[in-house]
Parts: sequence; structure tokens; C-alpha cells
Amino acid sequence: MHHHYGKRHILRGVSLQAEPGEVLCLLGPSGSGKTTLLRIAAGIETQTSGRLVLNEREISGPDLSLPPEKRGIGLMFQDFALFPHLTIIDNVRFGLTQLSRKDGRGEAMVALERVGMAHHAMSYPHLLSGGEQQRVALARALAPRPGVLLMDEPFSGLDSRLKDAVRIETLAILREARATAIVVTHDAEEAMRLGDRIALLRNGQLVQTGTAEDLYHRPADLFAAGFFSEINVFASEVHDGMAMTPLGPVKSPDIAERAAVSVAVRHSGVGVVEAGKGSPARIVARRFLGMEEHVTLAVPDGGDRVEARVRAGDVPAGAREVGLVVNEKDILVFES
Ligand SMILES: Nc1ncnc2c1ncn2[C@@H]1O[C@H](COP(=O)(O)OP(=O)(O)OP(=O)(O)O)[C@@H](O)[C@H]1O
Repeated sequence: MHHHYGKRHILRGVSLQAEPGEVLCLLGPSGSGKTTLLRIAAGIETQTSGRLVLNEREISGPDLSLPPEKRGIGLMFQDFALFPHLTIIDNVRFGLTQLSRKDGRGEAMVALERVGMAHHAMSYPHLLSGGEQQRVALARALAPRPGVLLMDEPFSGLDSRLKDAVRIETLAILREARATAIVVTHDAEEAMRLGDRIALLRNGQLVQTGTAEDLYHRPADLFAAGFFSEINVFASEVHDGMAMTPLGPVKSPDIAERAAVSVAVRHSGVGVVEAGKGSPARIVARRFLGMEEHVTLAVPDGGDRVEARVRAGDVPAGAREVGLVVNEKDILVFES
């Protein structure tokens, strides 16, 4: 699928499939095209070229494009906020116009009960907190029992504690409804918590699709590695199957001799030990983060700084000259 806005090529050859009942997260930085892809799936936008197929039936292509309401897809988009002048139950009933008034009310109440908001049925949106409004929006999207639900940053307005709770509830509801969900997020951790699979986008192109484990442990490139963990990056060259870095030599099998490489080392994979062990380094800054501590270190040769994330208390207060050790699992080598 391709999409242009004017002369700008926004989606470039994206090909993606959500399996029935799965939660697929579209992940990527701002401007990578996630929302555009979701709007095309919803039918709010029509792609420049390419086809959309739902349950083996084409819903959009060169010859036809079903409008959003004929696609049998539930939408939870930020710009589809609740109607302020309607009660909560009427907001949820909004997508149930095919049903009689009585049946519509019944279904709306079932949906509100599922998100724990039935007791607010006669209230109005402005009387609810942000998290409560979000749950009502979820009830409204789920009430027509869509087979597919498209959600754009559904938890972005919530503070972090509420976000966890609403996210867990949402996942439970999606599982119970056996709905297929495509969820847009720019937050890798959220994608890992929520998604059965993750599709990572950059500049309108699909970088990698897979489970959280695939993307974290086997990132396709340096960009994917940096999106899933905080990393140190060292430029190097391969000699005798090894790349030299400020943290010592790193095995670079399957990469051609003399090839330029980027060596990524996760901050969490760098251990700070007593001087004399590991490779020598000097602490230049440290920041206490509760359970963990972020330590910035200088290494003797070269201007590279090394960042480490260690368990708080592991590095004695006042330590200056130290040693660095690296966990091999946290080293990734990419051809530049
Ligand atoms: N209606 C439009 N007209 C022109 N350009 C647009 C339009 N909508 C989006 N764009 C551009 O398309 C690109 C992709 O936007 P999109 O909203 O899909 O990205 P995104 O990954 O969802 O970003 P964010 O996380 O910031 O919402 C951006 O560069 C944006 O400026």
C-alpha cells in the first residue's frame, strides 16, 4: 500500500496483516505514518494505491472503497471524542442505530458494565474524569461488537497509574470479545505490554514485524534496537571477526572483514565493578532513579561516553575509578 499527501510519499509499500483475535500494535516515532495507516483501514482516508481485505473480502481497492460505517470496524480515535450534550448511555447507543430503542439501551448497558461504568449511565461526559471518559469511549467502540477495532493512542490522555489499569481492562475486554484490534502507539513499552505482535514503522515504511521478544532480542537494524532499549552506539570496523569498542572487542560473526559496523550496547547491559576488573572507566555523572541508577562514564581512549543503568546501591557512593563489564546478550552488531 502507498499513500501520498500532495507530493509527499507518506506510506511506502506497507504490507501488513492482522490475524483474527490478535492485538497488533502499530509502533513508530511521531510522523512515521501510524495514524495515516489506521485512518486508511477505517475508511476515513483512501490510499493512493493498494488494497484492503477484511475476512477475504476486498473493502477498499482501485474499484471500490466501502465507507467507514459499512466496514464493520469499531473506531476509537482521539478526534472522535464523546458528545458533550448526550448522556453517557446515549453516547454508547450512538453506534447502535440499527437496534430498537429498548435493545439499543440494553446493549449499551452491557458495554458500560464491561468497562465498569454502568453506574454513570445517566451522567454527562464533563462530569467524568479523563480515565472514565476513555472507558466510555471504549464501551462505545465495543458496543456494536465489531470484529475489528482500530484504536489510535487510546491511553495517551491518562496518567501512568490509570493507564496501566485501563490498559489491563481493555486487553481483558478485547480477549473476551475475541475482537481483532489494531492499536497505534509511539511507546515501545506500551506496545510490548499490549501487542501479540508489533509492527514497527519508520518514515512510512515497515521496519520489522514480530513479537515483543523478536523486536527486543533480534531487532532488524539500529533504529529498531534504539526504539526498544536505551543503547550506547560505537562506530567500529571488523578485523578478524571482531569489532573494537571502548568496552573491549566484540564478536562480529557473519560480517565481512573490514566492514564498517555500529555496535549497540544496552545501557542495562553495562555493569559497573571495582577498578582493576573489566575495562577501565571513570564516573563523570550519576543520577539516582529509585530502583536504578543511571551512570555516565568516560573511557581512557577516545571521546566516547558510556552510559550504564545499574541497580541502585550497586556502585558505592564516592566511587570514581571503576571497571566496566558487559553482558554479551546486550550487545548487537549492525553493518553500517
Ligand atoms: N491530512 C494531511 N495532509 C497532509 N499531510 C498529512 C496529513 N495527515 C498527516 N500528514 C503527514 O503525514 C505524515 C504521517 O502522519 P501520521 O499522523 O500518520 O503520523 P503518526 O506516525 O501517526 O504520528 P503521530 O504519532 O505524531 O501522530 C506526517 O508527516 C504528517 O505531517
